[in-house]
Order: sequence, then structure tokens, then C-alpha cells
Amino acid sequence: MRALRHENTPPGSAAGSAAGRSAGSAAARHRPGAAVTCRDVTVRFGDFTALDGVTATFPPGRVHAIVGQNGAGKTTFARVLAGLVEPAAGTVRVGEHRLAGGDVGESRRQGVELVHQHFALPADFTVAQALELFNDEPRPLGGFSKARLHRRARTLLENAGTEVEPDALIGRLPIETTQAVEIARALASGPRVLVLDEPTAVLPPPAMRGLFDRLRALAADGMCVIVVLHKLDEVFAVADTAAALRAGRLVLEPTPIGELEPAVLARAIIGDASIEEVPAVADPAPDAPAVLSASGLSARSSAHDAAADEVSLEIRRGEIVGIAGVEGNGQRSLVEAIVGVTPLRGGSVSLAGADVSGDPVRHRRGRGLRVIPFERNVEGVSLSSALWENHAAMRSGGDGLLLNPRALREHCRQALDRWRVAYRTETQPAGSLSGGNVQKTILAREITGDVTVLIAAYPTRGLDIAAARDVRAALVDAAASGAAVLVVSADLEEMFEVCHRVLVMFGGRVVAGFDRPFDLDRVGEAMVRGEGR
Ligand SMILES: Nc1ncnc2c1ncn2[C@@H]1O[C@H](COP(=O)(O)OP(=O)(O)OP(=O)(O)O)[C@@H](O)[C@H]1O
Repeated sequence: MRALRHENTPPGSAAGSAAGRSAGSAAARHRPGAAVTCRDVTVRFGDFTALDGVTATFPPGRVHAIVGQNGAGKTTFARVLAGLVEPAAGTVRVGEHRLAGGDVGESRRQGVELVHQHFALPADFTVAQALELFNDEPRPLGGFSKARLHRRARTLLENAGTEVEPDALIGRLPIETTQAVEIARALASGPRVLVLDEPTAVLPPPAMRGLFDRLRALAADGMCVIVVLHKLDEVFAVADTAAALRAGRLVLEPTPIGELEPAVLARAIIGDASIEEVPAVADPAPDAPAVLSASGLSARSSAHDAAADEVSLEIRRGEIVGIAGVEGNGQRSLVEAIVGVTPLRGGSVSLAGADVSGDPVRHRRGRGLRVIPFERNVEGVSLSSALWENHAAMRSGGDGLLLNPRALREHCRQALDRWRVAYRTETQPAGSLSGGNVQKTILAREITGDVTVLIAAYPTRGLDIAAARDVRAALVDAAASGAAVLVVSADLEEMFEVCHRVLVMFGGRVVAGFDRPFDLDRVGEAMVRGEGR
């Protein structure tokens, strides 16, 4: 879902390609931060209330965390500030200015910039072009030269603390660099208020520390930084205050972090619900056969990723194997080749003893292969289709459920309820769910009793504490029921909790393998150095 509105002529066109200021002036155009004051902000989608009378003040010069479960209203709140959603009632002020609401241009003029949960820069733009999006400053006739645009881009990127070639295509960048460009773009206009919606969801730990340093530096410079986060340790690592939303209501107003205990914050997020421990993962039977094998697998590179290069691995019945690695080191290319959406360049893939190297996706699914894909909004669901249609769409793999719409809808409802998806009716489009709930609909469809091989790419990305726990428990449960499970994740702690073994990918190859008990430093070093078996 692209939420950004492209208000300018496209960069690269004669009129749009010119920046109306020098490379240096963008950095110099610093505006003092402003407080954001919300009073009784209420947002409705039809008869559903997504934000309910939110009243809060976010002073400048601080990093403010907003937390809450999936569907609590965090993204909606961020989008209100950015002018993408118009409140039904209430007021938002940026400094002294009262926003009319629902007007991106107005929010931007008042110095509010939003970095979206799902990146919004066009994949086929170069970095330099992407940085010109929304640059509405006056420009001379004929525009500036490419060299000048590149100079400006370099300055903006440097200010955002990243190095990337202005000529690089957005779609080819590693995901953390894409995010850095998004932030550079947001900072280009010298905002007073920077809002980031779940910026850590895509980042490996070192990049996360870099992001936090940058946000702290922006706040120290006077900016009001509002950041949506899920993990408590991240909140305590970066924020000055934390506020919590639950079911659209502000249940904890922005509170200095020094006055908050993690348990209090967790309670504000989940309310009365309890979170059980993830059951311990049992060892696979000694004679358990391999149900997923890849032998010398090579496949072409995929978006944001390196090509998988002669990867060999085996996962046995009941075994959970993690693939660790900085994103972009071939994990995606490997998964796409196993699933069958990318043809093999070399090697083979077997499922339950049968060579499926040339088989279409549908046949592999028919053998019990289930997948939680990398990009849920593109690969996992059709956002414009109803929940029950999405649920039914992938069921043609031979699981025997007849094409009876009523039965499919009932089946969908049961699965969504089991996963505690916050939805109103199975006929609503998937695009009307919150990001975390979209992920849960995919889990509800893919983690079922008939799985023989489950591939889970970043399965807890964007999920709240309770849902992330449910996913980890479901992975352990799937293995206990006899599935072979492959987990790709940037979250090493999560992997260490559920996996029997962890392989590290670097430059498209598996460069190291580790057994329990895992050593964080050794795995981390292998991820960065590309060696360490
Ligand atoms: N355009 C829309 N139409 C209908 N309902 C919507 C729309 N956008 C959001 N909602 C609903 O509003 C509620 C809040 O959604 P929001 O995306 O703000 O949650 P969130 O706290 O950001 O969740 P997550 O952590 O999963 O991203 C959800 O129940 C969602 O289904």
C-alpha cells in the first residue's frame, strides 16, 4: 500500500529534477522543533473507532515512543500527524499551528515528516531521484545538472548518517539502506517533527544501534521525534518518554522513561491478558528423516538481496533450523528457490524425499510446504481481497477442502479467531487490517496441521509481544507435530529460543553453522565477517 502522495512532478523530468537549493543549504535549513499537542483526537473508519479521544503532548527535543498491540491505533496516530488520515473529532497542534487535518501538504509545511512502516519510495527510482520527492522549493528554469543533484543527495545522505551511491536503484538496496534513504528523504526539508512507524522492524542489531544514535542526535538538536516501537528493550534504549495505546485509547500518556518499569509498560500494552512462556523445543527423534534438503542450490539474486550460491542444507522431521545473516546476504534468494518462485541455476531441492527442483509452487504446496513470506503486503496477501478469499486463495494445494464459500468462510473465521486477529468480518479487505494483523492472517493460513515443511521469513516482524510469543510457540508446535521448520530472522534471541541449529549466510553462501547452546558473539561475528564455522 503506497501511502505517500506524490505531489511534485516526477524527479528526473526537466521540471522535477532540479533542486531549488544548493547541496549545502538543505543541511543548513534547520527549524527549531515544535511540540505536538493532541486533544481528544478521534478517528473512525466507518462505524469502527480506531482512535478514541487521544489527548497527549509531545514536547520538542525528545524521543517519544508509542507502543501498543497490533491494531491498537499506532499507525493511525502517525498518519493523523502526517495528514494522511483526517480525525472525525479533536485537534492536533504543531507548535502554535492548529492542523486542519487530513492534508499532507499542510502537515509537511508545518514540518511534520513520516517514515512509513512499509517503505514508500519507488523501487525503480535512483537514490538521488527518490531524495527529490516532495522537494517543492522553487527551482530555476531548465533545472540543475545531474552532478549538482548528486552533490545534494550526498549531503542529505551524509546528514542522515549513511553512505550510498546516488545512482543506485532503490529496489536494489539492502533493506536497511532503503530505510536510511527514507529517513534522509524525510530529513531533507528540515522537519520539526519526525514520526517513524516501526523503523526497527527491518533492522539487524548493529543498524538498529546506528538508527537510535541518529534519533537521539536529532532530538538533542531540538527535534520532536515520535517513534512507534514494539519491543520494550528498544523503548528503553532510545526513548525519553513512552506512551501506550490500547484499542484506540491512550492508556499511558507520554511518561518519562525513568519513571517507568518494563513490567508497567508491558501491562499498559497488553492490559489484563497474560503471556505464557513458549514451550521448550524438544529434540527431533534420532532417526528422523530429512524432509527438506537443498544440495548445491544456486539461484539468481532477488530484490534487496544477493544470489544464493551453492547452498546445501538438510532439515529433519521435527527440527527447527534458523538462517541468520544481515539482511541481503542471499536468504531471500534461497527461500524463493526452495518455494519455487525463482528457478534454480544449479543444484536441487527435495521435499519429503522427492526431488521438486523443477516443480511449480502449487505442487510443492501440495507436498505440505507452507511459507510465511518476506514481504507480507506484496507476497503474502492481496490487500484488496476479502480476508476469507485470502485465506482460501492458497488452499488449492490439495488439502481436500471443497470449494464451498460458506465452509471456506467458516474455516477462515476459525483460523482468525484462533490467532486472535483483530478483524470485524471475514468479508473486509485485508488492506483494512493493521500491519501486525495482516501478518497474523498469513500465519493463520500457513501454520496449520498439514504442514510438512514450514518456511518462516521474519515471522514476528511487526508483531506485538503476545502475538510474537504465539508465533514462536506455533513454530515449536509445528516441529513437535513433525514438520521441518526453516526460520529466517534478524532477531537472534528469537532464533536461539526456538532453533535446534543456526546457519549463517553471508554473500549468498552458508558460511557457518552453530548448535545449541548458541553463543551470541560468535554468531554475530560470523554474520558480519562471513566466516566462523
Ligand atoms: N483504512 C482503514 N479502513 C478500515 N480500518 C482501518 C483502516 N486503517 C486502520 N484500520 C483499523 O484501525 C485499527 C488500528 O490500525 P493501526 O494500523 O493504526 O494499528 P497499529 O497499532 O499500527 O497496529 P500494528 O502494530 O499491527 O501495525 C485496526 O483495527 C485496523 O484494522
